[in-house]
Amino acid sequence: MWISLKSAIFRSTRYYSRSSIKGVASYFNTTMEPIVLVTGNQNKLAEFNQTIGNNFPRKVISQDIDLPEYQGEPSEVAREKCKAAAEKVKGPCLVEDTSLCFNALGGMPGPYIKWFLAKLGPAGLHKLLEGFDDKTADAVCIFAYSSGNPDDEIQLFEGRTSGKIVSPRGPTNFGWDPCFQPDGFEMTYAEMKKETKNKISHRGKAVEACRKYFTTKI
Ligand SMILES: O=c1nc[nH]c2c1ncn2[C@H]1C[C@H](O)[C@@H](COP(=O)(O)OP(=O)(O)OP(=O)(O)O)O1
Ligand SMILES: [Mg+2]
Repeated sequence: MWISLKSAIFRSTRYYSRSSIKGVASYFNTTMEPIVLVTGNQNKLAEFNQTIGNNFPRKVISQDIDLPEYQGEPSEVAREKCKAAAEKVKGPCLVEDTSLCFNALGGMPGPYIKWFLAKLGPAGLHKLLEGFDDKTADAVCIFAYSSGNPDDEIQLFEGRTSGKIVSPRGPTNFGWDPCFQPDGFEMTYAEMKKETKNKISHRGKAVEACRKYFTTKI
């Protein structure tokens, strides 16, 4: 009891002195446990960092842990992945799972796009739709956040961008970017400047939803 009382006093003193200098948000910013973004994909991490900028109320660090590739609806995949990450990190963590859903194929490959891409490449993904008039597809990114406490609900943040699957154009350094052309653009994701992709992309939108949650929560 005495120890917890003492630490409460200590905390409130720190709170007071910090908040008087920098404001409440920066108190949380500097003293709450950082959120660990778990991903094995450096391109995802780079886009996350470019999008999140400095205007986010929590410190985010990253860890490259190989998480299982789950099956199911995209939201279930993200949720399971987040639970697995929280068990490893043992604290607040964030994961994301990305799907590419072809409308002509009832939403497939969806969360299994990683394996289709690995076997077929962007050109093969385009070929897959050869027999279909409908080339439209949705790129979907779902971030899942765990506070680290297994009793807390996992929060999901989705970003979706519609477009079509085209014959690959542009640099080939990030996944299926060369064969996805978002609606309203004559360029594929791969041909765009990074800033343009981040503004309109599935990931950019999901990061914004995530930012809104943490900004209004505090
Ligand atoms: O904006 C993107 N533009 C092009 N390609 C993309 C994008 N975002 C993910 N991708 C690729 C990576 C992987 O082949 C698959 C998603 O699988 P997904 O499990 O979410 O990613 P991953 O295993 O590479 O990283 P992680 O460790 O975060 O699970 O689509
Ligand atoms: Mg993965």
